[in-house]
Amino acid sequence: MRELLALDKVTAGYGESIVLEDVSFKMNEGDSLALLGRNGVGKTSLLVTLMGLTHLHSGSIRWGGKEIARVPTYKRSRSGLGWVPQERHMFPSLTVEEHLTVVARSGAGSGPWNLQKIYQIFPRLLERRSNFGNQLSGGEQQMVAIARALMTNPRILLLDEPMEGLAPIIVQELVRVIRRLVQDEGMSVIVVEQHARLALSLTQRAIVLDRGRIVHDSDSASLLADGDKLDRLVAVA
Ligand SMILES: Nc1ncnc2c1ncn2[C@@H]1O[C@H](COP(=O)(O)OP(=O)(O)OP(=O)(O)O)[C@@H](O)[C@H]1O
Repeated sequence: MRELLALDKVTAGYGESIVLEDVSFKMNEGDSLALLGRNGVGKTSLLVTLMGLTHLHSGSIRWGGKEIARVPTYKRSRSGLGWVPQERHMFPSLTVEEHLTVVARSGAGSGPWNLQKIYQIFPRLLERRSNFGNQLSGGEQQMVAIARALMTNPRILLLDEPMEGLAPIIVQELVRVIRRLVQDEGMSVIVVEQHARLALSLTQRAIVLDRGRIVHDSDSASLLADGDKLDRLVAVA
């Protein structure tokens, strides 16, 4: 298995403040990782750090075998880091299809994802292809956000709380899509989730953060099986 991402003793934050400390982990191509922890422990900051939008105080981030600590965000994105931020960034005056086609590129980022494949996996977006950004439900917006990242043919998807604020039925639909991406398409993903059990059921491996440090790292199935431990770590109901 080829190494995709390797963090070594990453300490990062905003300006002088430090929100991630001594964070180290590795992922291979096709790995799926749940990033868990209570509110404010640094999960989003870790994704943001991968995108180069925090101050990296020390440590290294190797991506596809190359150090990217000093590589600007747009180049990281172009090199296959497919970030789906918590805010979905819809454009009210663009249709669903325009949201998808404006990011499609030839050359860099070429790969299996095109409109046809997106509509296969998200039939609801095919139905909504002519609707504008402001005519979509929260769940549909989240689907557009994920689909838009896929259209760049990323080597990894960084999903920041994809289920947040969505109705249970839409959550089920998204879970089905993410599971298909991970299991059938072999897509590498990091998923930040408050719904810890859901995230564990979607991934092979789990990391739990507490106050910016990794306090647990195991396969997802064993953490899912140890409910007491999981509750202690993430304080879920
Ligand atoms: N832009 C920013 N500038 C300064 N501090 C920030 C910024 N964004 C986040 N922080 C701080 O960094 C710490 C980690 O926040 P982060 O959002 O990464 O946590 P999280 O685990 O993703 O939490 P949540 O689940 O609430 O999103 C918090 O103390 C937060 O206040």
